[in-house]
Amino acid sequence: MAKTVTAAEMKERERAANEAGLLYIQMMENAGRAAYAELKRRVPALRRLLIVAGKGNNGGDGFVMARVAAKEGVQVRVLLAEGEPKTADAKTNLARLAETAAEVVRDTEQAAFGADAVVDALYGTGFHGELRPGGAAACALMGRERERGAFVLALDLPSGVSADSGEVAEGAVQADATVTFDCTKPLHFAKASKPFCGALVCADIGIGKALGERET
Ligand SMILES: NC(=O)C1=CN([C@@H]2O[C@H](COP(=O)(O)OP(=O)(O)OC[C@H]3O[C@@H](n4cnc5c(N)ncnc54)[C@H](O)[C@@H]3O)[C@@H](O)[C@H]2O)[C@@H](O)CC1
Ligand SMILES: [K+]
Repeated sequence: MAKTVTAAEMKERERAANEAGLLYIQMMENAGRAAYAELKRRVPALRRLLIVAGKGNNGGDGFVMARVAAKEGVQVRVLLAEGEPKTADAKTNLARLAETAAEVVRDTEQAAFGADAVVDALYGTGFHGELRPGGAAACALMGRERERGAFVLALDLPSGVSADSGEVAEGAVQADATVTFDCTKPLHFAKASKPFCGALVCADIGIGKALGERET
């Protein structure tokens, strides 16, 4: 069983792993690849994939997934729901999408394209409080896509949920599955937020090994 840590404890594990030589950008690569492998297990006939990305590192994980999927021949559309990414590693991974046929769009209302699966890469552990109008619109889009039959996979946690308190903002994403990274977070087990996660998977992204922890 993976252990459960707060958002601050997770940040500290990432910092220590980075210092030990597992660079942040490699952790993001491992996270995106692990999430894509899980998505393929759940949606084996994946042909069209919509990635809804925010401006932080959760979005960066989504850009890695977009690249890997597009290179496998999946038709990929990436929605920059909050405009251009703000973190260095997310920027790098958005730039790398130019290597692929993935399409990047900026208008939430124009993003739907009949995807088989939607990846919620809007907010991860950095989210607190209530959804603002742009975030709420992106969450509503994911809700409509799920109603239509698309499989919704959340990265780390469903957007609109606060990692430590498990508080669920109005309009938060309902996921079919959530892939979290390295350790689970309190929201995955809190009474109010657990139902929003769907099936929970905790993916190894190399941090335990980098920190010299015994493998379980
Ligand atoms: N730090 C790392 O090296 C790694 C981080 N990873 C991913 O990065 C995520 C954390 O990334 P970040 O800390 O960049 O943040 P997030 O990508 O979780 O959040 C995005 C942004 O939302 C903003 N925000 C907070 N509350 C908001 C609200 N109510 N309305 C609108 N915006 C709001 C935050 O200021 C932040 O800039 C993790 O959940 C995980 O998915 C993974 O890539 C693994 C490695
Ligand atoms: K998310």
